[in-house]
Amino acid sequence: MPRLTLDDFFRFAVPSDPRLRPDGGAVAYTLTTIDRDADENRTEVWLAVPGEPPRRLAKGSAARWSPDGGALAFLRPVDGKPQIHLLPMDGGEPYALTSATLGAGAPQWSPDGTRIAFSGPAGPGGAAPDPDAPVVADRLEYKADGAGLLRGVTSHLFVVDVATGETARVTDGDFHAGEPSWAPDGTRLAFVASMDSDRDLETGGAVYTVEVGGEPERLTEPEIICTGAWWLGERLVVSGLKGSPVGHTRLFELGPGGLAEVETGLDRNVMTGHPGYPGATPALLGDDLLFCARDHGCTHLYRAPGEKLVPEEVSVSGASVAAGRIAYVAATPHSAGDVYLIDNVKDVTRLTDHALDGVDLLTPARRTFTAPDGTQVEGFVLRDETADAPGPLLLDIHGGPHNAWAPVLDGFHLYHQVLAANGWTVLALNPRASDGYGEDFYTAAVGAWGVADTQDFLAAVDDLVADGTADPGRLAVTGYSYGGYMTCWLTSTTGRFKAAIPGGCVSDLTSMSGTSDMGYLLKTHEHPGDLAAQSPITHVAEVTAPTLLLHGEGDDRCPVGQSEQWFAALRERRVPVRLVRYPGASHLFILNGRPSHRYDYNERILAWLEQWVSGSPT
Ligand SMILES: CSCC[C@H](NC=O)C(=O)N[C@@H](Cc1ccccc1)C(=O)O
Repeated sequence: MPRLTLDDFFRFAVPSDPRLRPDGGAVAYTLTTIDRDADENRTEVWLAVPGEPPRRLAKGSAARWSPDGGALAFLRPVDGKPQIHLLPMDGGEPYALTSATLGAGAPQWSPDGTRIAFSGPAGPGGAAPDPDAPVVADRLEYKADGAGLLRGVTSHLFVVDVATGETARVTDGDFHAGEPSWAPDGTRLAFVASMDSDRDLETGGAVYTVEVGGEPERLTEPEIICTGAWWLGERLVVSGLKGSPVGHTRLFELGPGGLAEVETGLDRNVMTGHPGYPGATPALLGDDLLFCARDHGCTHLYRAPGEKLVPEEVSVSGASVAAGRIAYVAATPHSAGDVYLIDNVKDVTRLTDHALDGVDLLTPARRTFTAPDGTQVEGFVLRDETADAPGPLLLDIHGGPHNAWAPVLDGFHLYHQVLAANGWTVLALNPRASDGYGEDFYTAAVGAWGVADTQDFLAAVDDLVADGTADPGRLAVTGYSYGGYMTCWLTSTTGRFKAAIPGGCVSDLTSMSGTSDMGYLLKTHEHPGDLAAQSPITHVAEVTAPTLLLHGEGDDRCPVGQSEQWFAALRERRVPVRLVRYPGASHLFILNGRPSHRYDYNERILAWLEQWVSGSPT
């Protein structure tokens, strides 16, 4: 069987957001594929029934079952804006229920199935903002990566009547309301918001409830920074952080005495699921709480306290519970995602087969390395084990810095498999600050970016050179976001890398702190140290590695100026450098941007490595 090639990029089909029908007999999910001709990502709602081949139901995403299982509500764009549609399951065509000016968010059925709540964008005075009007900012939160300049648009709650399509606005005001969750009696909605006038300078999110036609009532105190709230039966479960915004997300339950932490039995970060960060919203199985947490790179499904339900190497990216069954989506070393069903807590059945066919994939090997200070760090080594001589090595550095590599396939880093099939070794290391190794490890580089973790990368590379895996004359480094920062940092502090590819990088923490949508958080909590000393740009005179900079022009998290600064500094020093700018692309474009941009990103990495590193052994 052939190895994976870059053109397999267009064949990936990745499921997400599984939703069990209330009787537990079928799973609706979103399948994301690529429309190469339109240069678009395509989402469809699919249905998996045990014992039957999965089938496509409709164009759209975010499908949710009505409480009686007779209909699906889902999102489908109309004139470029997502609107809630209904699909009757007894036949019939889907039809639009909402016509929200700026679009709707994921549908949430009321317990009696007569109404659907959603959080959606609301313009000033209910109108769409004028894109040509001056943009006025009084707070730091005037832009957000992906959305761009907010121009006074806030997220608010709405409720639509399923029978009439009549839509009522539930919240209003100068704040953003998060995803709503219905109280079990259908009288009110819980949501997370920060309503403080200084919310851009203080971290905080509190849980509120609101009745249609009423005023929001705050339920939680500032000690916990709330990030999500879900009514699971009569229990109001909350995700949040204790005190600092840099640390593990935990689960709490709201009781008469306020928020009480749920005993997960783990020193692990709870993952509720965000782009680039797998996980699932918490759910109840009987009286037991199910949740996702990261462990040694993998994102697992747990039953509190601490029982891992799927022990293999997986990244769970969605789960739901009904009729005593659990549906989940997981990536594995050989699949970017499939839908699974768990019966009786232990019998696991795979319901779909969306893995690439006809491709022989290499399997990442878990390895542990010891840094000079004795800290153990883990990584995944991808290599064709039939290769015997020391070969070129690519060190790939993840972002966050609190993300983590998992030993599973994804549809973004195709260059890993392509390189390994061509004699390279790819090292995906989880250095200190990575997620999945406890909270002390997670916070071990706070205020010490580069300083704390450089030794981890170099120790791992040294080991791979010492054991004959890597040729010390053919080392290269890449990474995205924080990984781009670290790529610049490593090439400005060591001359060992023969080529460097920082993506969506950070080169100057000082300018970052005033231009990133998370710059203030960076300065106050993630890096409350000497920004200039810890900035790669301060040390740029030491760089010799030919450098390829890849950056989205619409990146508001790590603005493109970060690459521009590095580009100009290398060019004036006559270090070989190329800057590639992706028009309109946000920080997350390598995950969800234009397919042609994502393909190009992979292709250019391979070409740069071929140009500057491949070739004969040293
Ligand atoms: C507490 S750090 C939050 C930043 C955020 N984390 C999740 O991904 C993030 O976007 N990190 C960037 C790097 C960065 C860190 C801090 C401020 C701006 C950017 C990344 O993805 O690496």
